[in-house]
Amino acid sequence: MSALNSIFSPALFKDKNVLVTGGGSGLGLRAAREFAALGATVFICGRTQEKLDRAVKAIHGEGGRVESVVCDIRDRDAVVELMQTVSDQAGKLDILINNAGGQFPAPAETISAKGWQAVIDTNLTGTFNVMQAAFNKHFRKKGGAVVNVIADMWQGFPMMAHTGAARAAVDNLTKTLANEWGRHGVRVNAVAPGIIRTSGLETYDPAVRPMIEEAGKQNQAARMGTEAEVAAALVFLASPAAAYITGATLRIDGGQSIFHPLYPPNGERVWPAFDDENEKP
Ligand SMILES: CCCCCCCCC/C=C/C(=O)SCCNC(=O)CCNC(=O)[C@H](O)C(C)(C)COP(=O)(O)OP(=O)(O)OC[C@H]1O[C@@H](n2cnc3c(N)ncnc32)[C@H](O)[C@@H]1OP(=O)(O)O
Ligand SMILES: NC(=O)C1=CN([C@@H]2O[C@H](COP(=O)(O)OP(=O)(O)OC[C@H]3O[C@@H](n4cnc5c(N)ncnc54)[C@H](OP(=O)(O)O)[C@@H]3O)[C@@H](O)[C@H]2O)C=CC1
Repeated sequence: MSALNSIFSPALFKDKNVLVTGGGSGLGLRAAREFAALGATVFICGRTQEKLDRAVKAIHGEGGRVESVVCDIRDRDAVVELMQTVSDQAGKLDILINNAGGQFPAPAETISAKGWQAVIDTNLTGTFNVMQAAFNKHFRKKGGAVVNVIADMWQGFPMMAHTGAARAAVDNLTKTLANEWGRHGVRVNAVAPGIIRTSGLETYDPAVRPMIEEAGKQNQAARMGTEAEVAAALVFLASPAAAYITGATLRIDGGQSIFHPLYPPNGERVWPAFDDENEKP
């Protein structure tokens, strides 16, 4: 388990049950591995059985407890069934990581009605479906913690109009449900990853990859983020260390969302430096 080199206490999630949607790959898999390594029983879901099987094998190989359920989060009935399965197998759910999602890069004027609908259904409606079902089945009586994975869309999201709109909606939903469900002991937060090197990026058309590589350097770290860096934030927000945090969105983007052209990374400033006395004009 120490292979993950976690900074968190090894028994942080002992006796806790965690659902990670989209836990079969990428960020979701990394998060599932982290929670399992920290003592949780983890449920992962996704649309593809083989992906889930591989993830289960990996987590078992690290000594973790994990179950998988095939479920498309767009299907409300399937999501309600998923919550019932968690109840049957583990009794309760403590933490929900709403990570499942995705989109395809395309100029707005080319997005078909079906393509728009698929992305909105996945990232907005699917995320809501899971939160609502988790609350009704589990969290209403015993409380819980939700962390939604959104995206860095505050400067607009060129080539990603559908997902930008959906993620902005989930940012708002995070605040709304943090208010509505606070009295039930439910905290609702979100993380907004910048550009993270995951298997998910490999699903994109090779033609847009150079653009993504370039965009991935437009932050103060001058590199893409890692799955581990996002998973650490998910673990923190789900943990008791964040007991006084709700309705918040944490940007994990190396400063991409505040990127300023006059202050690029690596000190390549476009005007003279003022930090050296001798350089003052
Ligand atoms: C670069 C600059 C950024 C630079 C910035 C880049 C920042 C990257 C940050 C984010 C990174 C990530 O999220 S990485 C994570 C990526 N992972 C994923 O996206 C995986 C999950 N995604 C998906 O499953 C799909 O993309 C999604 C559409 C959401 C799922 O829907 P479905 O399963 O229903 O999909 P399908 O049936 O295949 O397609 C439904 C319709 O969607 C449309 N559609 C689907 N794929 C399409 C495509 N490649 N191009 C056009 N249109 C497409 C078509 O209209 C389809 O209808 P028909 O034509 O009639 O069939
Ligand atoms: N990588 C990045 O730079 C960024 C990623 N994100 C978001 O982070 C999340 C994880 O992405 P990442 O790990 O990069 O990519 P992945 O494609 O590896 O992860 C997405 C996961 O979600 C699952 N999924 C997709 N649609 C559904 C659905 N309708 N129902 C159930 N499961 C679904 C997929 O499994 P399956 O296909 O088997 O269903 C997959 O396991 C996504 O929401 C993504 O958009 C946000 C910002 C940046």
